[in-house]
Amino acid sequence: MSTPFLVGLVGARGHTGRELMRLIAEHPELMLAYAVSREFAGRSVSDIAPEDKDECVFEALEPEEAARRRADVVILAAPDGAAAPYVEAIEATAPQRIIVDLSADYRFDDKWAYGLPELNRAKIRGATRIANPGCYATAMQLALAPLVSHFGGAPSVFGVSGYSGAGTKPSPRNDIERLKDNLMPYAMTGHKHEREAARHLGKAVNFTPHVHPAFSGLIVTAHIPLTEKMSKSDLAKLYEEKYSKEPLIALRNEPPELKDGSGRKGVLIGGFAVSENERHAVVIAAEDNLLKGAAVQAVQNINLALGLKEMTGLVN
Ligand SMILES: NC(=O)C1=CN([C@@H]2O[C@H](COP(=O)(O)OP(=O)(O)OC[C@H]3O[C@@H](n4cnc5c(N)ncnc54)[C@H](OP(=O)(O)O)[C@@H]3O)[C@@H](O)[C@H]2O)C=CC1
Ligand SMILES: CC(=O)N[C@@H](CCC(=O)OP(=O)(O)O)C(=O)O
Repeated sequence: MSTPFLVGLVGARGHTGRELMRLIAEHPELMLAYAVSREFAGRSVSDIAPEDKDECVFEALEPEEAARRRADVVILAAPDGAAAPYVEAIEATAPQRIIVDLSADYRFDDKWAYGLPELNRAKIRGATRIANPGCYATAMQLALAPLVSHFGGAPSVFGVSGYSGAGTKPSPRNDIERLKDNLMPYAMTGHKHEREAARHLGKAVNFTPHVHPAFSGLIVTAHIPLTEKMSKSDLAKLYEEKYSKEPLIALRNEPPELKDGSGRKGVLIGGFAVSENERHAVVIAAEDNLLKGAAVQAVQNINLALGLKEMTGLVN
């Protein structure tokens, strides 16, 4: 048994932190070094994550304290706007330490590797600064990437996510009473994932998210105007060519449903359709916002950064 790589986790109490602790416990080469939570400080991690074998206790570590702790990797799973003090403390104390940030804070910073392995693998390999993509942005880019050179205009993407996407801090988007038998549109234009996907695809995208009463699961339906006619079989062939060797991307003809994404480690892409005049395509992608939309993708990125096989700890 090789010496495990030590992983520090900030934001361990949250929805993505919970999934990350589960994946770290299952990973043969990773060991949880510390779990930061101000609210749960003093409680055993195993109270929340019974699979934790590393006998960690939640700690309210300030950035400087966290940076002084031994770790090969630090995962930041705190809300947008919270990462910088931890990044600065690690830069000052142990700059070679790998940081994977799950927030949107560094996704527009070219000094950080954008952590979408299926589209950016070479840049993630050996990186020490990795910005993990957003959940909708992951599904949107994987649904659109094979067609990007055929865009006859900005695609329109309709997204739906379970309410865990809104985090644990109470908000209308995770108010289960308000969401009961409901579907809530928000950020009609200019959502951060619309900007994120446009930046990394290099093409404009129109996106409107909605939140759904399910806890997790995410689906995007993309409408793409085409520069030239394309048959349904040619459309499906583009996805087969791009993704057939990707272990975390499954393809199918029938349209994925939101439930197909919930609990899935990867992304299911399908429902390939073209309009009667063959100048307009529709593609659907389903994932779990907490898994491929966050924690699974973070582990893929950690594996690549550490020089491990990308699917280490992810194949059950
Ligand atoms: N939920 C999802 O589907 C996805 C979320 N993300 C992103 O991942 C990050 C975490 O999301 P999620 O797990 O849902 O969030 P949660 O709100 O569930 O958890 C975030 C945790 O961070 C801690 N925290 C809050 N503020 C700070 C701070 N200033 N410094 C350190 N820790 C802090 C809190 O724990 P405590 O107060 O106990 O310290 C809290 O539990 C966010 O940036 C989110 O945007 C990305 C992809 C998908
Ligand atoms: C339902 C819901 O609120 N979802 C969140 C997306 C979660 C996420 O991926 O956030 P980051 O991009 O900040 O990492 C949102 O739309 O803001």
